[in-house]
Amino acid sequence: MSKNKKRKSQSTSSSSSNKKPSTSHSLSLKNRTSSKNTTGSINGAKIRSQSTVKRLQMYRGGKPKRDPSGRIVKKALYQESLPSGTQARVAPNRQWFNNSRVVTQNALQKFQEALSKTMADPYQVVMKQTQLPVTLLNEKAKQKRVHILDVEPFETIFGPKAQRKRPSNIPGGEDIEALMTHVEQKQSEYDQEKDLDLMREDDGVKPETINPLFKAGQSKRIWNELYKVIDSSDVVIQVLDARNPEGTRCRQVEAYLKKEKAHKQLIFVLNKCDLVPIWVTQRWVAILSRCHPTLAFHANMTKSFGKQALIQLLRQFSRLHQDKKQISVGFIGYPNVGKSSVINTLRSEKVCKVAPIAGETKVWQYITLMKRIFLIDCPGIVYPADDSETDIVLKGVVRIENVPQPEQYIDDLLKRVKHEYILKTYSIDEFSTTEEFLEKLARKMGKLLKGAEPDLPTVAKIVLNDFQRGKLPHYITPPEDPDRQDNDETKSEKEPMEQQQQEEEEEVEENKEEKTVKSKPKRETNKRKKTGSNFYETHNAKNRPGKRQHDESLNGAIDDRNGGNQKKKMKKR
Ligand SMILES: Nc1nc2c(ncn2[C@@H]2O[C@H](COP(=O)(O)OP(=O)(O)OP(=O)(O)O)[C@@H](O)[C@H]2O)c(=O)[nH]1
Repeated sequence: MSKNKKRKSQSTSSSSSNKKPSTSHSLSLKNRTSSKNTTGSINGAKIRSQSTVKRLQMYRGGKPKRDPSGRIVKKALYQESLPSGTQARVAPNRQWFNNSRVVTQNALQKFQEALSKTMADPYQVVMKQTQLPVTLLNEKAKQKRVHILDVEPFETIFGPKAQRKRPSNIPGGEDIEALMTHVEQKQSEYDQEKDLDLMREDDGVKPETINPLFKAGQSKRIWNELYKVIDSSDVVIQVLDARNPEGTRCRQVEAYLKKEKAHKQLIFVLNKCDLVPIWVTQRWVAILSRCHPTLAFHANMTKSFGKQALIQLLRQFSRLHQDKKQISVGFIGYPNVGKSSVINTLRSEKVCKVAPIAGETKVWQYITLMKRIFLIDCPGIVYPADDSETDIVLKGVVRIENVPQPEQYIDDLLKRVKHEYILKTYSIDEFSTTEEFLEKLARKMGKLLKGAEPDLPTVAKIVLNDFQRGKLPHYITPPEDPDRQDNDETKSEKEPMEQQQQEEEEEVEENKEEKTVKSKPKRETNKRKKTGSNFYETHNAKNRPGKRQHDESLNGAIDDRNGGNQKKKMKKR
């Protein structure tokens, strides 16, 4: 006999000799302790508790036995325990609702109002939108359309038994005759010409094809770059040209951000404010601040303005997004408004390529400003609008060297710049027509062709470049701001030309003083570094009362509108 067989026979003989009574069957309920925790014992061996046995019995006898016709032959273990006719019912338990909140209708309404107000306010930020029941907000919008038929049947509203009042604002009145006269009148007013542009006979004349040059900043590639920048940014900064903020604004992108990316904050930076009088900047800041936080800025590596305010604002945003490792700030805007220059100014070093011609930035690029703040430069974008070719050229969207027949834009340019500034800038005599102006200038500059003919296209390009680069002072006058009482009080009559001249004079002085600053003991310069103020600010504060006034008044405008409010309002919600 093999060892295994021997062992088997031994075990069977021992089990038959120690055969437990039926009461000690492992699934018998006799002699079981009722409590789950206290385990009983038989002959020193641990035995299952009553509840464990019941559970096991339930597993075993969970299904009834049926005959081939499907009739129950043996009921499932607990099948009989319910009196016939009663249904099994699960008792309701409050704990099922542990994860949901119950609010009253009034509280919900209050919440909806408060949240929609906050979301509409550009100075407030709603954090963690995904964790808020923001969809509840849309309930209101959903209910704007009256779902009459959801509430009442068709017959009571429109049928012969309708109980509702008829609308009284039917054009022409309620009776059919009045309605007919109304229709006839409308028909006579109808202007067929209006619809002709939709279907026109081919007369052989085709509309002029637009020179692709004037579609700069509108290509699919550039828009793809823009969307990449928007998608990766937490804060979007739209850089505007202080000379023409409305013209360099991209309202479509703003609307897109508001609708699709409401959780991203949008800020305006009014750049090149050194090229316009102070009151113009102040007024634009006040006007634009109503839509979004607006900062005045002058991008310059050595003599910047608004740098500290912008850095401070970005710091506030980074504090708002504490949960993120870092925040990204995207710079968008028209070509040539100075996006790259603003980034360079913030970094105080040349990290982005800057050029006085449009379209210098080709692809987006990441720049580290601080450990937790990244900046993203974006190529200049232009939304297809009704702008004429002249508008496009004068806004600086295209490169002047590629513009065909540049003389044709000079007429409009001369309308936008004060006559005396033209004479002063080019030191030429009085002129009456555009051609005369170009001829005089060509002779003055020595731009002549064969036979001493003036080279008008070259001179026109020079003038256009001067206009774009701010050598010829010009700006769009901001509309009156009804909110501000001090429009005229703060209005500085100084025009940019005078301002420039004064600055030039001051620069000479500044250079003199700079030398003295350099020769000062090292400790003082270090101190300045520590406090974060650059030479421009320190110098202004001490020595340039006029400039200081400029800075303070602007800061005041910004603080009133942005700084103060932002500090108060940008709290975690
Ligand atoms: N006067 C003045 N000029 C500025 C200022 N900021 C930028 N510029 C000039 O504007 C021109 C365009 O600046 P960029 O920084 O290249 O402009 P951009 O928006 O990056 O241009 P794209 O590459 O076309 O997108 C340069 O010649 C800058 O020197 C400013 O605050 N004041």
